[in-house]
Amino acid sequence: MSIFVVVNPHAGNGRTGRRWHALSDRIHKTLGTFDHAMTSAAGDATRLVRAAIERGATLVIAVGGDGTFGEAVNGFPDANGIMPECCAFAALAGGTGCDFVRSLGQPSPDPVLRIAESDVRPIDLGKITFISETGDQASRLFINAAGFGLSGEVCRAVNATSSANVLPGTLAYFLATITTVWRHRPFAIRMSIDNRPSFVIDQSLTVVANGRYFGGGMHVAPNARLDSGAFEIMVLKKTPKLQLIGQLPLVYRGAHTTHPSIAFFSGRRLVAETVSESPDRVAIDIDGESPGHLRAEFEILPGALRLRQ
Ligand SMILES: Nc1ncnc2c1ncn2[C@@H]1O[C@H](COP(=O)(O)OP(=O)(O)OP(=O)(O)O)[C@@H](O)[C@H]1O
Repeated sequence: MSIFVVVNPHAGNGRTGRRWHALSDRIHKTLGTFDHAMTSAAGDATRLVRAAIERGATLVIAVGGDGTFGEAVNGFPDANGIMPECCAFAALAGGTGCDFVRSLGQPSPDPVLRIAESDVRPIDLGKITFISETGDQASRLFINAAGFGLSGEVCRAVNATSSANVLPGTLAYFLATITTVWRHRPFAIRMSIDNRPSFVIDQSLTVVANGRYFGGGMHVAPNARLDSGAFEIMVLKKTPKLQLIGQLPLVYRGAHTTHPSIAFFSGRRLVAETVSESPDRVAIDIDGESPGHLRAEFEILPGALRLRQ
């Protein structure tokens, strides 16, 4: 096995970097020799992973948060979008939110040992095409969840403040959600799911879930499965602000599913666009980062990633 480890020392606001020495010892003792590289800026993980796969890596381990995992997975396809047949992926959590690892379930006291002992299994990836901050069309793979609206605004708030330096991830996301809700204005979105007739829905947020958790521990899509071949799409309809904040605790427990302001859909492809009376820009979010806005198209890639975990 040829192992490449990509480490985002900044993830979890520096916690990953501070723990790297001990973790690298553990990886060495459990999995043997490995090659590694540290990221120094956004986009590095994609570039480093692509180069490692071209050199023949058969296992890529990403160490960091959901943003790092997402970036690493974007290094898997070649220039033609073909995924490598013999390279597997594993994730070691060190980020602020760490929702992908939560979505995997089965927490282990020794995640490195788990990687060593587990079989490889295929999981789905999402692909999103969206409008980037420069106004160009861009596209990216995502591993855990993408979405738009309030969740995009919350990602921007969490990533722009220093609260996550001192607060646990769940609390940082919770506080950012509360403050963002006060500024937020709902919008009308035309949604087309698979080949069904499109519809317009007044809403505050849509989550396109591959994994079950997002937003730093919200059990937002309890029925989502990483290997189901479909997204679980959760829509939070237009709701008064105080009621919205009051409902937040329900989402952490996954107890919001039957609430009248929530709608669920299942689908393999979603196209979402603002209708004319909405504000121009609705922020999107991709694995905890917010690099652009609607219009966006979300597509499931069944079994695209070979996961070792
Ligand atoms: N050395 C670095 N310094 C600053 N930022 C970096 C560095 N390396 C990568 N990044 C950027 O940091 C972003 C955030 O990383 P990541 O999502 O892994 O951690 P997090 O935000 O703490 O965790 P989570 O997404 O689980 O909440 C990544 O999208 C990446 O672009």
